[in-house]
Amino acid sequence: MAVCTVYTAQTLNTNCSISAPSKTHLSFHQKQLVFYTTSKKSCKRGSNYSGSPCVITCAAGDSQTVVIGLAADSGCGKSTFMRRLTSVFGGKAEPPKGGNPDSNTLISDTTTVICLDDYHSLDRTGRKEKGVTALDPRANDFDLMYEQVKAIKEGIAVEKPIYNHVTGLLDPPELIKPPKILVIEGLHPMFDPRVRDLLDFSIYLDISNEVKFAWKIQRDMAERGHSLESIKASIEARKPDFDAYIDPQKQYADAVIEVLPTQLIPDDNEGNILRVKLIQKEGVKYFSPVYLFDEGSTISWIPCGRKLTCSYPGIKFFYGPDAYFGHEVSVVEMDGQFDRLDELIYVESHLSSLSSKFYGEVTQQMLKHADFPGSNNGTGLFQTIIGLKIRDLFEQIVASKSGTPVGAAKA
Ligand SMILES: Nc1ncnc2c1ncn2[C@@H]1O[C@H](COP(=O)(O)OP(=O)(O)OP(=O)(O)O)[C@@H](O)[C@H]1O
Ligand SMILES: O=C(CO)[C@H](O)[C@H](O)COP(=O)(O)O
Repeated sequence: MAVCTVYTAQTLNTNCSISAPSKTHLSFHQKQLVFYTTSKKSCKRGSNYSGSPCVITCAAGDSQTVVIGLAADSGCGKSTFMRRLTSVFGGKAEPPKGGNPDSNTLISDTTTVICLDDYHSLDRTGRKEKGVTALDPRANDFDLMYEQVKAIKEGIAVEKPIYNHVTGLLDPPELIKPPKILVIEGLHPMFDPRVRDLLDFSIYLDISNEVKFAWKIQRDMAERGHSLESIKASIEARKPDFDAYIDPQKQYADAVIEVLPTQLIPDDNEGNILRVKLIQKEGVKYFSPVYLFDEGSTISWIPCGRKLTCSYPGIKFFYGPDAYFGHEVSVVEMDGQFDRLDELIYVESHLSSLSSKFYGEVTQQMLKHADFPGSNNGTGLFQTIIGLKIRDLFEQIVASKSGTPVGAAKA
């Protein structure tokens, strides 16, 4: 069955039926657009028309969209992660063609990444007037977020609002057609239980305050000309709401990438060398955690030596089981950074359950994006691995629906 798009004035696709009036018309219309009957098979949108409200029922598309949630505070590496993820699927991610130049959406052959900032219900002035931050649930429309993500997952296109970060205003909506993989990234993908239930896999980027501060300085001071004081003030102003509404979402994530200062240099406060933990929930459907050497064991490993060049302070890996918010998890940890990225193949050869399609795929991906932030440390390594895991999960879900076995040769 074809996918129906029901948000523009149009003659409806034959897979859609309409009737009017009714109280139960598709609720995801209500906030944005109201449809009115003009004839039995056609609807026009707008509030001036005197006809009756429509109920539009559409058959779902053939293949269901796989939905991935990526949560993190602003400036914590979501865009970088997204670039690594879309690269695993090949093709280039670009804003919708011919659309709003300030759109936050990125579309590639397989993936569509939408930014949940687009569900801000209060614009910049509105938040200022009400004295709330963008992290506060009162500044966001979770009903619309749920209804639209659900519609896309069911194969129905939606007209999603756009929050314009340049002007601070809510722009006219853009059409989002159901992709193979929808990534919802932003502050609150796991906040609302209804949205959370729609996720096939979820990731939380947990950047410690020290590291967040160092990255903010690097970007906002060096690249955007902000003062040290204003960066400190902005982090402090966001902190109560971050602690109340954003941080608690990590308990729901299937994978958490936690970024901490190194332990290899005592009392390091530079934030250049990082200790990165990949916390992987056990028992998640279509997801088998990556492990080092021997599954289920506890291992501490210093790979530096003949096969891996390390300058001070070196590199240390750890792998073992743990508990995280009451869940059984497997943790792989890397502290330190690579001197020579091509030698990563040595580390890759000791990691198992990578869901790579060929030996060396992780190293190849890392070398391909050597210029991305974090490519020489655990942030880039674990983001790349989670990218491969999402591809594997997607392929398994597709195979389970079509009844065919997954073709990928897994390393
Ligand atoms: N792994 C990393 N290592 C070092 N710096 C990083 C890393 N990831 C991100 N950064 C720094 O943080 C900045 C923000 O990264 P990115 O744009 O990916 O984050 P974001 O969460 O999408 O931000 P925003 O929500 O504000 O758009 C980068 O410009 C870089 O300075
Ligand atoms: O936390 C954020 C997510 O990116 C932003 O601060 C929020 O979306 C508000 O944006 P702006 O500062 O451009 O008004």
